[in-house]
Amino acid sequence: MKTDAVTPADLARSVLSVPPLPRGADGAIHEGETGRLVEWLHSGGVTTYLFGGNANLYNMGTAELATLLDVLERISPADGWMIPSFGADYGKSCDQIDLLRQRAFPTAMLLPLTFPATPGGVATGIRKLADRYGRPVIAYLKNEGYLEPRDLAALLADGAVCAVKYAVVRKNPAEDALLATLLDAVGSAERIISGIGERPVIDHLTGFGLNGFTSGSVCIAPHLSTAIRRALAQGDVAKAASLREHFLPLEDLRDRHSPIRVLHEAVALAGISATGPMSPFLTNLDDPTVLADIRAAAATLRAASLEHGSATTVR
Ligand SMILES: N[C@@H](CC=O)C(=O)O
Repeated sequence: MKTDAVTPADLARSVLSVPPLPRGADGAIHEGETGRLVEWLHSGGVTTYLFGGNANLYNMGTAELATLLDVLERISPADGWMIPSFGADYGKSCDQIDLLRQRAFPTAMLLPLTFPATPGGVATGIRKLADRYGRPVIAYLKNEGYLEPRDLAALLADGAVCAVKYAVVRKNPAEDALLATLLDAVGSAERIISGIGERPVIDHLTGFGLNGFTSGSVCIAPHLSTAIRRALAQGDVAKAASLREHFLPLEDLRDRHSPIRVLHEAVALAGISATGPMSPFLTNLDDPTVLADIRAAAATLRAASLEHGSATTVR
């Protein structure tokens, strides 16, 4: 498991998968099924595993985070980079950082709290948390007005932040004044990653030069998502665009019915890992028509990934 400091090369090495968190019927974290999911991702060339929003860590208490950290340490592949998340509120963040400080993970991501928070307050909070941790954290910019670009630039320059997950959704991701301002303020894209899955990845990586991308649907199709990453690294935008087409039916369902909840069911319905019950404050989707659509889209996507994986070398 990676324990050394985060470099820009780490951000580009693998798609940063953002998996759901499998739980047993009793609601407890299921180590075996979480391990199966990580193994599936690894078989498709994915070595970075960011447990955050899709794992519903917003709603995870500090005691259960300790259990999750134990599980992640045990199931990590030797070449794996496990990234836990913490937060979203400041008080819980302090308690969770105290726990993380005792472990070897090189960083953790602060989940964004949009209310009650001000941009200056978030910047001060991140600085204090990184100081308390003794390590840099990953900042997650999901909404306009959460953090000012100049504050983020200062946090990066001072080593309080080692990477920014940029995830502000735009109708046209090629036009993004905030992202342009952020890049101007930081002066480099090497520590900024695209944080919204496959849909905006071409604009973010080729247009803005971001250094990697996160994805939830990579959990269904790791070989294909890895192939997109490699195509973009080689400048083959046409190939990346054609590979991305495979993801759109499932992404459309995620956008329509909730990205987190659809992904949770898709991983189970595709036979990858039994994700089980979602923890409160979320609930599993239960509309049979929606579940049938998710099953069909996930099965098609998984089959395309396997087919691609058997026809190519994934690394
Ligand atoms: N939210 C995106 C990327 C992960 O953070 C997804 O789930 O695909």
